[in-house]
This record gives sequence, structure tokens and C-alpha cells, in this order.
Amino acid sequence: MSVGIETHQAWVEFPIFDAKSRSLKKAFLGKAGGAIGRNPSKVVVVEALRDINLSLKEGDRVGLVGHNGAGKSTLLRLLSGIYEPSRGSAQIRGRVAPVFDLGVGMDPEISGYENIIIRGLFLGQTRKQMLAKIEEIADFTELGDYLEMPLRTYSTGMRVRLAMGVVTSIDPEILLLDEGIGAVDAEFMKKARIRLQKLVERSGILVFASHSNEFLAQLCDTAMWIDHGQIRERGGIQDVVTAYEGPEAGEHVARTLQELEAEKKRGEQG
Ligand SMILES: Nc1ncnc2c1ncn2[C@@H]1O[C@H](COP(=O)(O)OP(=O)(O)OP(=O)(O)O)[C@@H](O)[C@H]1O
Repeated sequence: MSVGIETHQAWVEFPIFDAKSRSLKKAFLGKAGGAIGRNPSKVVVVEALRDINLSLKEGDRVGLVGHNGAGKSTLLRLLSGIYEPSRGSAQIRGRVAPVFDLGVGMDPEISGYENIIIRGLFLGQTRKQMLAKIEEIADFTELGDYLEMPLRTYSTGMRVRLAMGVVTSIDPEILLLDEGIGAVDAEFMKKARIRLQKLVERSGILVFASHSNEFLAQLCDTAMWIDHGQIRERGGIQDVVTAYEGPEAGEHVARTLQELEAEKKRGEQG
């Protein structure tokens, strides 16, 4: 069966049993966050996603844009099967690699090498697969002898290097990425981006939530604007970013795409 994701009128609601509900407005809708309402049993709920209809297939590379609390992370969790829809349905076909938090699955007390294996298992790889690529990952991280030391001795950026090395080595059918890649130095980031691009090329489906339009343009070819838990707009990245942030941001995306195209041509010629 082919890789794919389908959602039909899917909602994700979080019941908040300890909300101070007396002071809540009837249906509050602020700038940030999903709508706060009540379910039929009068319990306060945050409507993180409302009526999501999606059909993703092999080769789709979708970027998610939207305000804080718009529902991007919740959507990634719905698409990964971590959250069940509270109404409607979500069907996921394929091996999912959810990359939401680079630190998840890392143990501070064991060595860098051991953490590479453990993190790989979390992302759906087998021990044998990880052993086959451990040296290549170790080289990429440039952590040298530190890889023999417990992870607790690493700085934040060193941990990110390790996690990025593992994440970019896997072969997922469905890759769900939440932005969280910041604490590395510029030179390493350049190297990591190339690996990230290769990872995306190997993946069947990519959904990537990010506040960096440049990063989105590099990895995705279409985008969705999530607004108060709903899909407000979908289409080409430039169009969606223009709708969400205005023409200047859209032009920046266009320039990034042109630069990527030129870089690709230079690569093919050389
Ligand atoms: N575990 C939870 N319990 C209750 N409410 C939640 C929970 N997780 C998310 N929410 C709510 O769901 C809404 C969507 O949050 P989500 O994290 O998906 O937004 P986001 O678009 O990823 O935001 P950001 O750009 O700030 O990371 C918000 O209103 C948030 O308050």
C-alpha cells in the first residue's frame, strides 16, 4: 500500500478541567492560540484544530506557517498519530518519523555513541541499521572523543549536533519536522542544511512547521497557513507566505527559490 495521510473533518480539542471558567467569554478568539469554547458536557475546551481536511501523498513537501498557537504543532501530532482526532478521522499509511524535539530519547548518563543508537530506535530504525551508519554520523557531528563521554558533559550546541546527525541519517516514509533547530554555529548549520535537504529528498512525505520562510522555501514546495486551528490558505509557498505575511515576505521567498535554482544549475554544470 502506498504512503499517504488522509484526514476528514478532523478536530483536536483539549478539555481543560481546571479552567477558571466563570470568567471566560462565551467564545474567546484572541490573536494567538486556538478558540476556547465548551463541549456538550459544558467542560472548557481549547479547540486546537477544527475541521481539517487533508490528503497527502508520496512526494508532497508541505510547509506550515501561522501565528503562535495557531495549531501547527498539534497538526503535526495529529498527522503522526500521537493525537487521535476528537471528532472526524485521520488515516496514516507509512512509517512516521516525528522530529518535534531534538532532545527526546536522549539519555544524559550514557555516551554520545550509545545515544546515537537509542535516538535512532526512537525514530523507527533498527539497531542493525544504526550500527551500519554510526561512524558516518560520528564524523558528521565532529565531536571526536566526546562521543565516548556521557551526554551530560555536552553543551547545548553539541547535543544539537548529535541529534541532527541522527535525525538526518534516517530513511522515513513520512517525515514530520517541527522547527527546533537553532543552537548550532553557522558553519555547522550550513553543513546540516545540505544533509537535511538530502533527508527530505529520501522521504516519502514531508510536513514542516517553521517560522523561517527561507528554511521553508529550501525544503518545501507547497505551504498551508494555519490560523486559529483551521487551514486558511494553501498553495505555492510564495502565495501562502504573501497572504500570511505580506508581499515583502513573499518576495523574499521568491528570491530564495531563485537562488536555490541557480545553485542547483551550478551544481549540475560543475
Ligand atoms: N496539551 C495541551 N493542552 C491544552 N491546550 C493545548 C495543548 N497543546 C496545545 N494547546 C493549545 O492548542 C493551540 C495550538 O497550539 P500549537 O502548539 O499547535 O500551536 P503552534 O501553531 O505550533 O504554535 P507556536 O508557533 O507557538 O509553536 C493553542 O491554543 C494551545 O494553547
